[in-house]
Amino acid sequence: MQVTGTVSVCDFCLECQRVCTTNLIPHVQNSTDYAIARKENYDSVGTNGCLETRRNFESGSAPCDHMYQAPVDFSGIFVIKNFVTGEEERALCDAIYGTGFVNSQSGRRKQDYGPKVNFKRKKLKFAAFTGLPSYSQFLYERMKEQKRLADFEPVELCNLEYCSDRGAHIDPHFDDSWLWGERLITLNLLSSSTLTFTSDKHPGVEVRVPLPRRSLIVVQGAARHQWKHSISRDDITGRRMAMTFRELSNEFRLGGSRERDGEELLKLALTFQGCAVEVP
Ligand SMILES: O=C(O)CCC(=O)C(=O)O
Ligand SMILES: [Fe+2]
Repeated sequence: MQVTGTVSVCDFCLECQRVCTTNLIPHVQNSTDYAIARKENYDSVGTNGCLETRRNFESGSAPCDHMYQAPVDFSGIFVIKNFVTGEEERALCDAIYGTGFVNSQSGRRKQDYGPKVNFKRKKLKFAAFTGLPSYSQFLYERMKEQKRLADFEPVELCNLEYCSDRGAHIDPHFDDSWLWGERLITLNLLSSSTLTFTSDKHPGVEVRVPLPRRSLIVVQGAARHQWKHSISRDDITGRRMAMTFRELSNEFRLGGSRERDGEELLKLALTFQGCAVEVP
C-alpha cells in the first residue's frame, strides 16, 4: 500500500486479479524466505484467490512481484484484457456515434437501452424500450463464452461518454440493487482509465482498478455492495466510452415477486433490435 497524503492507495493488480501490496519483495532476503512468503501468501489467499494466482503458484512461476494481498476486504472484480480488437472497437464506436446522446450529470453524455426506471418509487416503464442494440449482440455472445458469465443475461445497456474537456467524471456511488442484479459489466473503449473504489468501512483507503482500453470489467460481490465506485476527472484522458451492461435482480427472476416483468424485459432486451430510449 502506498501512502499518499491521508489516503492509502491500494492497486488492484490485473495479473493477480486482486488488491496487492507492491513493496514486500525487498523484505525477503533469500530464496528460501521468498518461497516461504509465497506459500504464506498462497495460503492466505486460499480458495478466495483467483485461479490465475493459484495456477501460477502451483506451476512455480510468479505472475508478478506482488506477494501479499492488501489488508482490506475487496473482492468481486474481474478484468479481461483485450476483450475486443481494435477493429471491433472502431466498429462499435462507429455504431454508437451513429445515434445521438443525451447530456447526463457531471459532464457525461449517455445513450440508454433499457426500461425507464424510477428507483425511488420502484416504478418501471418499458414502453420506449425496444431491446439492446444489434451491435452489442456479439459482445453478449462473447461474454457467455466465459464460464463465470455463461448465465449473464443483460436487460440494459448504458453507453456513457466521458470527455476530459468537459471535466467528465462520476462521483462515488452504489448502483441500484432493487432492479439490477449482481454483476455490472463494463467494456472500456477509446482510452484507458481507472475505476476507484472507496468504502465507509475503510476510511482513507482507495482501491484503484486499472481499466485498459478495450478491457471488460466485472464488478460484483464486495466490490459491488460494500465499496462505492467512481471515475475521477483526473483519470479521463481525451475521450472514453463505457458500455455498461446490467442484469436483473432476484426480485425480477424466476420465483421473484416481479418475475413477469423480468421475463418481459429479458425477451425485449435479447431481440437485439433496439434503438436508444431517449434520443435528442
Ligand atoms: O464509467 C464507468 O465505468 C462506470 C459507470 C457507472 O458507474 C454507472 O453508470 O453507474
Ligand atoms: Fe455505477
